[in-house]
Amino acid sequence: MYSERKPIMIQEAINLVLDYRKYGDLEYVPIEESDNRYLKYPVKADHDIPPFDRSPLDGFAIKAEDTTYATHSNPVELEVIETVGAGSLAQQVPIKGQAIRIMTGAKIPKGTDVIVMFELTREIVREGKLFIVIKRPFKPGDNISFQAEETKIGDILVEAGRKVDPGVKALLATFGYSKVPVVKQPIVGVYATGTELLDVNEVLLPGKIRNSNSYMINSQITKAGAIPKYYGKLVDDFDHCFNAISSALTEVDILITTGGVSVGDYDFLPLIYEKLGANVLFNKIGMRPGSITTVAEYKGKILYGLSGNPSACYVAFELLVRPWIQSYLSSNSPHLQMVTGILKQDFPKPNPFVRFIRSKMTIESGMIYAEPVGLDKSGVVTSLANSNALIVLPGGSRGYKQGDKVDILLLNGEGSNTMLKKSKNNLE
Ligand SMILES: Nc1nc2c(c(=O)[nH]1)N[C@H]1C(S)=C(S)[C@@H](COP(=O)(O)OP(=O)(O)OC[C@H]3O[C@@H](n4cnc5c(N)ncnc54)[C@H](O)[C@@H]3O)O[C@H]1N2
Ligand code: MOO
Ligand SMILES: [Mg+2]
Repeated sequence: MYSERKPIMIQEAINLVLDYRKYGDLEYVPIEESDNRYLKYPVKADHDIPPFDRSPLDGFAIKAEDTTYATHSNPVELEVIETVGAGSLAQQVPIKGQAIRIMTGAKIPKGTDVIVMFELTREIVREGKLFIVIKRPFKPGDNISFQAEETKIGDILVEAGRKVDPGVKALLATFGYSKVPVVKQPIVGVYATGTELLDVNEVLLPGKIRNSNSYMINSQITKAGAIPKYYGKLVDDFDHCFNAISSALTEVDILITTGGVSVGDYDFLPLIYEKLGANVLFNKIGMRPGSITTVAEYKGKILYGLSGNPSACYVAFELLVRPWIQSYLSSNSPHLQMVTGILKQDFPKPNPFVRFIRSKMTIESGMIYAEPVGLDKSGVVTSLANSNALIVLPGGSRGYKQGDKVDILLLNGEGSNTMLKKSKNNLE
């Protein structure tokens, strides 16, 4: 029996979902496996950088006082008594008039306080001994990288909640994190529902389509930082779906289904939530696409009933599932990043609800532009491959013109809560 659904605003839907956020436990992973994981603890300097005064150049370590009166016409000659490379320590302490040949990265030898690069010296041999000629004075400390000039022991260098990227990894290695404290990834279950669905390797048959949503969602889950647990597809049979979903729920942190969530005769998700005794948070959102998105909570676990329509499914994941996963991972920027840009072509369709349009964002002469790609219908799959952004057009009756300023959600960026708050009005 058809019963009317009351739409809520997308911002309210996001808040309701995040009321059930959880925070993942700590686990240690080898540094080699830490890429794209989220830090549970901050990265703290357990030693200074540089850890000792060192040479930033290939040259000679000398005493500044030996060069006080050095000029072009009155050069000073210093005897070279030793060579030291990075990783080795000088064995001798130069006395007045002596120098040590030194390579970039080597510890500054005792008794020296200046590095002179090779290019400013000339080497001569006198009575079997090697000397360098210097034609200008130097001050103590010239060309020395001092201990702790970059970072002091105890400094916090990267906050908890940051994703491990190549730069973070360099720090982890610098400070000896052979095991990295990261947030355990949530397990996100996925079921695709629909009697019309074929596997990816099956030949098309009349009335059937290939199941693209589960591949898309698994990929979105991985990109958001969680572990997908794909259970396969379900034909539209109530008991079959109910049993499969109830059993999967015991094995995952959250469960996503696609399809079967609208008002059709074979849309069983609403009845499944009812039979489970789940608490339905909402079953309609004032947005396009994805208006039919339904979210329920059962024993503290979120069940996402995403639309079977590919674009609706995609958009609802990015707006409602991604922030839950990212919050679980302690990310400081759980939402898609929002920027303001210029609409590149007219969008004359009026929008009763806020509209998220699959779009291509470009930066041209320092300005951000976005233009819709492909057909703007919720059942469309092809536009997804060419989108890197969603243009957000607020609900209202007017269409939009080329050149209008619009909010743009970046599908490959990470945004903070403040970004989302800024856009609050537009998401209504
Ligand atoms: N009378 C009404 N009909 C519909 C309404 C409505 O409000 N009143 N809402 C429409 C909207 S909006 C959407 S969105 C869809 C949502 O449908 P369901 O979530 O119930 O999904 P299905 O009916 O199972 O399938 C819809 C569509 O998507 C295709 N599909 C399903 N699963 C997959 C998959 N894994 N991969 C690719 N494509 C998939 C399916 O074949 C259908 O074409 O309902 C409208 N109807
Ligand atoms: O949920 Mo449907 O996608 O509104 O188009
Ligand atoms: Mg349906």
